[in-house]
Amino acid sequence: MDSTIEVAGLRKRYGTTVAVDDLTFTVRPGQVTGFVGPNGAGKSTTMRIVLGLDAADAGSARIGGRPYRSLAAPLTEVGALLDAEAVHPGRRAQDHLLWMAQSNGLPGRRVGEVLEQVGLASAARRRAGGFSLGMRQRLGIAAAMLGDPPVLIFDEPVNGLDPEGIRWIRGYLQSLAAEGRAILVSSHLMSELEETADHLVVIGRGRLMADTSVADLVARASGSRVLLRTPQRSETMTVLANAGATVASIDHNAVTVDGLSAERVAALLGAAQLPFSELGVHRATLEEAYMELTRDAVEFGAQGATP
Ligand SMILES: Nc1ncnc2c1ncn2[C@@H]1O[C@H](COP(=O)(O)OP(=O)(O)OP(=O)(O)O)[C@@H](O)[C@H]1O
Repeated sequence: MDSTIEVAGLRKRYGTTVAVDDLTFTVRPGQVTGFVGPNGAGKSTTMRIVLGLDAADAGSARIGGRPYRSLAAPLTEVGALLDAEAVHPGRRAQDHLLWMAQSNGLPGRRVGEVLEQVGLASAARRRAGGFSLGMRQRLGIAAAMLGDPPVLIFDEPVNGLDPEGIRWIRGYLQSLAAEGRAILVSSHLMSELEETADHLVVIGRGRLMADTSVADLVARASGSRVLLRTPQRSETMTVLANAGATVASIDHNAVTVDGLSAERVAALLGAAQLPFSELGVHRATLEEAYMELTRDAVEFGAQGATP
C-alpha cells in the first residue's frame, strides 16, 4: 500500500457555514506535512472526513488509494490523534490500549511496545484521569501507533504542551517520517511547525492557500529584502527612502530595506558616509512567510465582507 493521503475536490458545509471548500492536496510518505490555518479554517473537518468520521458533500479522501470505509484493518493502515481527552478517566493506560488492540485484532504485545515508544512505560498502570495534558497526548499517540500504520494524522498535538513535550513530539514526528511514513499534523500556529514540517498545506476558510515545501515558502517570502544595522538609523532610513526603497525599522539600530540590492544599499550609505554593520539578505521566518501569504486572503476577505 502507498503511504499517502489524497484529498480531491473535498467540500463540506454545516448549515450555512462552508467548512471545506473544494480542497485538493496530497500528503506524501517520508515527510511531515503541516496542515495550517487559523481557528475554524476547516482542518479538523478535513481530518474527520479523511478518517471516515464525517461524510463529505462532494469530493473524495483516500488513504493509500482507498477510502477509509473500505480499509480492511484500519488501525494498521492509518493512526490518528484527534482528541487527547477521548479516554475514559478511570481506565489505566495499558488497559485502554489493550482494549483497543483486542477489538482490532492486534497482538497484545503492541501495548508495551507503543507505551515504551512514547515514554509512558512507567505510567502504564496509572489511570488516565490522573494524567497531565502532555501524558494524555502521549497516550493518544501510543493509541495511533498500535497498528504500526504507514499513515498518521495528528490534530494539534502540540496544543498546551510544555517546551519539553513540544521538543519530544517534534523529534518523534520526524523519526516517524524518516521511517517512510506519511505524517499529517495540524496547527493553527505556523511557528509550531517551523522546526517540524518539511511540507505545508495552508488553508483559510476551507480553501487551499498554499501547498509548498517549507524551504520554498521561506525563500519566496525572504525575496530580496536586505537587513542592516546602523547607529544612525534615521539618517540611514532617509537616504535609502530617497533612493526609492521601502524602509522599516525593526529595533533601535536595525532596519529592513525592500527595493534595493545589498550592493546598492552599501554604495548609497558609503557615499553618504553613514556607518553600518551586518548588511545582509534577510531570511524570513516561517511566521513572516505565512503573514505574507495570508495578507492577500485577509484583504480579499475584508472586501468580500462589504455588501
Ligand atoms: N459539527 C459541526 N457543526 C456545525 N459547524 C461545524 C461543525 N464542525 C465544524 N463546524 C464549523 O466548520 C468550520 C471549520 O471548523 P474546523 O473545526 O474544521 O476548523 P479548524 O481549522 O479545525 O479549527 P480549529 O483550529 O479551531 O480546530 C468552523 O466554522 C466550524 O464552526
